[in-house]
Amino acid sequence: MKLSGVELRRVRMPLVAPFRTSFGTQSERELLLVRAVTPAGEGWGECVAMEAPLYSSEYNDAAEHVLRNHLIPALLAAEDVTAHKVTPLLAKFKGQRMAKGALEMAVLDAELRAHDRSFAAELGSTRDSVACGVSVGIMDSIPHLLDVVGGYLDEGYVRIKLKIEPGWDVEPVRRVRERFGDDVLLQVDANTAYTLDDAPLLARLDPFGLLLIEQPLEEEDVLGHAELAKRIRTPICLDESIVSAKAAADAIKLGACQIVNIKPGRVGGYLEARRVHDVCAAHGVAVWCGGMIETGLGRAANVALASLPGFTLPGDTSASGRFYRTDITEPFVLNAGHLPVPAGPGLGVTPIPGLLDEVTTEKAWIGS
Ligand SMILES: CSCC[C@@H](NC(=O)CCC(=O)O)C(=O)O
Ligand SMILES: [Mg+2]
Repeated sequence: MKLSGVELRRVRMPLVAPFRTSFGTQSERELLLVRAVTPAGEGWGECVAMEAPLYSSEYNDAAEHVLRNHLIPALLAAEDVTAHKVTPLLAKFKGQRMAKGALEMAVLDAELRAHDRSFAAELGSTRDSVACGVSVGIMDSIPHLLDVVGGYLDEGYVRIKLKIEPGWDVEPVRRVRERFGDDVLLQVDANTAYTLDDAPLLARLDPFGLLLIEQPLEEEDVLGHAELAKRIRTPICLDESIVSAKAAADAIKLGACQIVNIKPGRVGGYLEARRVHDVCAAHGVAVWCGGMIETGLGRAANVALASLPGFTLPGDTSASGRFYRTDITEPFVLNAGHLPVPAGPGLGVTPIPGLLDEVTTEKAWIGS
């Protein structure tokens, strides 16, 4: 099917509270939305890049530029664009996985809506709801952290993830364990903040029965993670390092990770995310769905992905209210620690026009 055109929207949404990680603090989420228009209908995609290249090398201005000047023109020139053809059609362009993933997501949404088929059905969902974890930022004090964690547990979240960095690691974990006990599912995420020299420090987390430690070392340091895995007992989960199904297979074979955080935008789209799931399943490696502070559009697709059989650990698929007072779609609301898997065609949700316009800062149409 010929692609008629693509609308790019830059949106800016305030967060309910500042979110601090080892690479910075953000109080709002600026992101790029993609609306693909085809003769059969339209679909939505969400680019998960951040405002600056702090989580990974991609960032919004670059994603917008590469979409406008390279990726969208390549699809407009193609005679037949289907979701499964997007990656091959864009393969000549190096990297740009988040930008490519947003475009593929929009084409996939358009295609599935036209066929009255849900993301969940297309991806291979086996559940109609998913257990949800929540990501807790670095706080200004331990008492504040304990209040926030207690609040999320009261809301019903089934797993707590604490952001850590040198100087905020063993003590917060110890105090959360002390206050909430050993049965709470607890994990940490370093966002590459440590080096192999920190192995003795990271080994001090071993007594706390963490589910995993996420991405302690640099994205490229796969062998470093394999060495670290020999020096600590806590299972290592990779996030930033896993940019494709091949990267996942290599990391697993090298012993660099025992668990994988799957983020569709980081690997170039939901179809590659399913391939990462399949590779991990083939190696007996558990996966869970990571988050990039998505709007209800990306959240809907992530919840669908998280309902595949290999997603055996609670993901960062929290409710809309974790980050946003008002989402641009009907909000995702936690029910007994779970979110329902959208069953409608495509994403199963669409932006609410008035709410979307309120947070839109720029709009551009590329196409006929
Ligand atoms: C701005 S933080 C984005 C990356 C981070 N994501 C989260 O901590 C979860 C955020 C969410 O729940 O969407 C991660 O490295 O896993
Ligand atoms: Mg992470």
